[in-house]
Amino acid sequence: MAAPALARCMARTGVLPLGQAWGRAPRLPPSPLPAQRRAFSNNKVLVELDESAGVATMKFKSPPVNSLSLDFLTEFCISLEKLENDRACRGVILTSAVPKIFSSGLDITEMCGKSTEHYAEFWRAVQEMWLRLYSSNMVTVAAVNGSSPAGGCLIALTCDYRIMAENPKFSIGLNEAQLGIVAPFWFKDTFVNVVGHRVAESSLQLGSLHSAPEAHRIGLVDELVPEEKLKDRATAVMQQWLALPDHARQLTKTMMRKAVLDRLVAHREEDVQNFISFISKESIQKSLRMYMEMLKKKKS
Ligand SMILES: CCCCCCCCC/C=C/C(=O)SCCNC(=O)CCNC(=O)[C@H](O)C(C)(C)COP(=O)(O)OP(=O)(O)OC[C@H]1O[C@@H](n2cnc3c(N)ncnc32)[C@H](O)[C@@H]1OP(=O)(O)O
Repeated sequence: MAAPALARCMARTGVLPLGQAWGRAPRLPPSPLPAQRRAFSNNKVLVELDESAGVATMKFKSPPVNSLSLDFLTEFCISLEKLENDRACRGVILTSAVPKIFSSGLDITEMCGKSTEHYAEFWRAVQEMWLRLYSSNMVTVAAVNGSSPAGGCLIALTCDYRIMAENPKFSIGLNEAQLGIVAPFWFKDTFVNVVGHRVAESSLQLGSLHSAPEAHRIGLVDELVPEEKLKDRATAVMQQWLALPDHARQLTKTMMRKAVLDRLVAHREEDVQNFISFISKESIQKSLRMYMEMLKKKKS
């Protein structure tokens, strides 16, 4: 589906057509043409595609903190869809163009004082982002070059491989409990698939944000590298993953992730309704407002 039609569909329903995420043709190695770079950009996501390598870099550029607003999520899904349908692209590196922040997670203002319709549209966009990324046929590498709480951590967890800048000031984790909210089951499933049940259980209950070294120790990220080497290392890892035949890697990925993906697909509307009734509670709204105030006070 072309990007404008896709955008219209998302604007109307808040959802990308599901068929788009499943049963794609296997991607082929790029043709041996001269090296070519292409870039496309919308307001919040910049994409550069190196056709000779078959690798795109997707940079989040939504200052101050790359929060995952409805606009960001829509642009993210459209960009990913474009790459998914581009036979010249076999892998994507996700990183941030905002210094010190990978992503601050879901935009809290989208979950405060809005209508039921807005919550439904927002939550469908969050689901869509995860469904598309977790089921992507491309190799996905997160180059985590800054802090990455909650939804930001989810993006990294959803990739095939995570490399983080070894800056002890950067933290990552599913800290929802600290906000007085709960990570939904598919955030939890994705986390468990990366770090195992025991680590996920305590980390989720405590809403822990792990420093980069600790995140590496518990397996939340696969590697730490000095910040200036992050890009090169992500490129090297990508080459290593792309050296394998696509079909074998893709089928293996599907086998590993299918049960978790199917669970959300089967309960998608129920999950939207759960989100709406949870987030609409006055006590939850109060917790979120207090958290936002705390963020502002921290500044002054
Ligand atoms: C049953 C179950 C059903 C389901 C139940 C519901 C499930 C919901 C799941 C939720 C998932 C989430 O991702 S919830 C989101 C969790 N995210 C977080 O906790 C991150 C909070 N932010 C931070 O910790 C920090 O901002 C951090 C990212 C480290 C950057 O620190 P800095 O000092 O560089 O910047 P700050 O000064 O703090 O922030 C700059 C500005 O950005 C704003 N800002 C920061 N993070 C923001 C955010 N996520 N959304 C909106 N705005 C944000 C701040 O308020 C400031 O606004 P101004 O003062 O106006 O400039």
